[in-house]
Amino acid sequence: MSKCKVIAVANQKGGVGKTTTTENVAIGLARNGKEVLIIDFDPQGDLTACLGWKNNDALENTVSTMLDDYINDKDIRYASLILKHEEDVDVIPANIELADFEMRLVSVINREQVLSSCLEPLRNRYDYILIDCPPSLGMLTVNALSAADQVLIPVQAQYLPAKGMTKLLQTINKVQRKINSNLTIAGVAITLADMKTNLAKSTIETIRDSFGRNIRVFDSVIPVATKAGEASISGKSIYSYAKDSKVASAYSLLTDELISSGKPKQRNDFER
Ligand SMILES: Nc1ncnc2c1ncn2[C@@H]1O[C@H](COP(=O)(O)OP(=O)(O)OP(=O)(O)O)[C@@H](O)[C@H]1O
Ligand SMILES: [Mg+2]
Repeated sequence: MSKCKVIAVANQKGGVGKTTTTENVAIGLARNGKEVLIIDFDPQGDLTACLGWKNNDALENTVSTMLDDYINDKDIRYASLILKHEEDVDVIPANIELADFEMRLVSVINREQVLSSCLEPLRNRYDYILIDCPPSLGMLTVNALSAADQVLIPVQAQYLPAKGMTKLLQTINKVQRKINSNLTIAGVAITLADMKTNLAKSTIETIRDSFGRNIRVFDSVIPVATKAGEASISGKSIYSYAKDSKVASAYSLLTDELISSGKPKQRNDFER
């Protein structure tokens, strides 16, 4: 078995912090000495832009090239796809060309598993591969979940997410049953929390009460912070843009929690 952990960052609700979380957790893992690959799997190409490739429509080789090569039985030229970010992470970028992916898959056998097949040869090169999903539960997200060992779910602390979560958990469950029995939920990361408001406090409490029994809800809560958006615009992680900020500490703690979640639990019950 490979040591690599593939993590899909998914939530079909838009603007909950998927891309920002993918970027900062990935670079957080790299800062912990891990070999990390980030895959932008959203035709909006936000992650690619946040990492500094603003003019991503001009990129010749993207995740879309990789999928096309696989679909057309060509050799995938990984070396020409992978970009290097200055903060020690590798990136497979995306742009609008990914938008008609579903159409291109129509006649493909095992179309839910195209991404998974493309990533197989990369698993022995990295400790972690993070996939930033688009805000939908369509074929892109299903491909990401099929390729993943774990799913990380960012949930914003600004409204009650119960309804959207049910649909997401149903999709995860379906993928687990039919395609990828290996998939587990890494946990829920609470994002965009404005702790000055009662709404944020009560939403966080509700999330912990309603999901916490079955799903891990990470202790680290990502606060609303203008610096988070500014860091993305600057093409840097929050650690190099504003290393002493609360939001940098929160992402650093979330990264630690994610790393330790992979370790075997202590079996104190044996000692009783
Ligand atoms: N902690 C934060 N504080 C303030 N703004 C944030 C924070 N995290 C993210 N943002 C901003 O909120 C917006 C949405 O964040 P992001 O793009 O990460 O969400 P997303 O879930 O990836 O969105 P989409 O569904 O469109 O892909 C962006 O403008 C981002 O810069
Ligand atoms: Mg996004």
